[in-house]
Amino acid sequence: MPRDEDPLSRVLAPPPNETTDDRDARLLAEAEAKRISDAIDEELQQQHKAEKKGARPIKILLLGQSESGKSTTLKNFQLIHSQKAFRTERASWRAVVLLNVVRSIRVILEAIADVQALHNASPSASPMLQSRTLPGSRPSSSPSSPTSPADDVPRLTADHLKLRMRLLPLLQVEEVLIRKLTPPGSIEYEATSLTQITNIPTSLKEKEVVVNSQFAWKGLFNRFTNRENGDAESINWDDPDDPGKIIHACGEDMIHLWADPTVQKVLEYQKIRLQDLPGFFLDCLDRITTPKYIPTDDDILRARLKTLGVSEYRFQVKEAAWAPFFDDMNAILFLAPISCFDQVLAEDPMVNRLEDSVLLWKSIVSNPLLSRTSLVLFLNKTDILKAKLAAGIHFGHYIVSYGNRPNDYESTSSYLKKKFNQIHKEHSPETRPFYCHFTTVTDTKATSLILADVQDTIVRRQLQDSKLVA
Ligand SMILES: Nc1nc2c(ncn2[C@@H]2O[C@H](COP(=O)(O)OP(=O)(O)OP(=O)(O)O)[C@@H](O)[C@H]2O)c(=O)[nH]1
Ligand SMILES: [Mg+2]
Repeated sequence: MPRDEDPLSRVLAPPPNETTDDRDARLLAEAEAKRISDAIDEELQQQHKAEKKGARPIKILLLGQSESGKSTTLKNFQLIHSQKAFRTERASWRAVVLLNVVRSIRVILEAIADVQALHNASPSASPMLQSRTLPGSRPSSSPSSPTSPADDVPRLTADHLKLRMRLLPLLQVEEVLIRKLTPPGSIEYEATSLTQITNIPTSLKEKEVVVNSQFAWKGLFNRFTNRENGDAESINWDDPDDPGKIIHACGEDMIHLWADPTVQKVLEYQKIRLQDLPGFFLDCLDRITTPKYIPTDDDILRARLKTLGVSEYRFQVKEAAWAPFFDDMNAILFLAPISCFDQVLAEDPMVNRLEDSVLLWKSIVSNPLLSRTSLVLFLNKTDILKAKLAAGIHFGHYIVSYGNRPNDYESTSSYLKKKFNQIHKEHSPETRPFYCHFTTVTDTKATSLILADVQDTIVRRQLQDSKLVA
């Protein structure tokens, strides 16, 4: 092929009728491109050198279905290793807590409206009206018989309806917060705004607010702060757009709403247990609705914001000299929320959440590419499991293979541990140890001990693998 027909030379050759100015500009651009390319090479070389010296971090990949506790576990790691960074994000988490509160209130308001509609409808038509199931809540069989629909339906008074009207401004707060968390142009925004276009009221039934794990959403909330560090003094309390203002104004009403026995009956009737759902803060409204509320570490751990993308944690091994012996991906921390035995997937109401977790575990365990990766299993949300069993929800009712064994925490938890262990034993391509912990990752104290142990285990296992220790 003649030289001038070579596609590469053609692209690289200067344009045939180039002016002197064009030529200067081209040379300048080429020099700049070379400078950037050299800088990248330099950085890669530095990285390579650092890695050779043993500065390569250990990587832990966090896996598990949605709401299993991956982000919460990351927050625990952060709280242990970079407390300062964790605390500077308080202003951003404040917004998430407020969003969670408003969401819970919205669920209650919708439940009230549904029950009201049931009373207003004619008896023959009413059973159809309350077939609502929240993702995450128990699939409800129709609680009333078709012949007497309104008999056992809680009766609301005019005061309840007034209370509901007074709380409606909170829905605006929700919109403001969602808009802030998901700027236009991001996929997440499209997903959330769809409901506004179609005019269907947003609710738990629809999409959750999502942030990408790579996206620095916390930066969006600098507005609420005067200085870089988001500590208590740095929140701009005079910002007229601060959602805390309406939350404070509605504080008393929210507290009354949640404490109201009839409202509690309405929720019970609809089989909604808000206290078991993520982002539950209604039990501490008096604190959260104060004008200058700042979330505690605990609040931040309990705040719920869905993440899109990979959750990964990196840490530096203390004995840096060992580090070069570690593989690229060192461990997988798998979270199975064992409290979800009575829930279905948000994306597919036909699938039980616990079953989904078990299947996911099986696919990870049996993956030949991961046969030499350390797997650590967290059977998480043990506190919610205990609460559900105590509230009389029957494990065996949903997990049929459990039969009629005792409906207590000891039996159910050890049954589940055995199940996960059995899968691990039968489906691992090579034998490997089964590391399993019962966790409540919202409990930072207990979790910090477990995470220290996990890090130890991973490092030890890797060293054993590299035959560096016996
Ligand atoms: N009570 C209780 N709540 C928990 C526990 N673990 C996580 N949560 C809460 O459950 C919610 C979901 O946890 P996340 O860490 O956001 O779950 P995730 O796995 O990151 O979920 P995605 O981002 O959707 O994939 C949050 O509100 C947490 O505070 C637990 O052990 N007990
Ligand atoms: Mg997450």
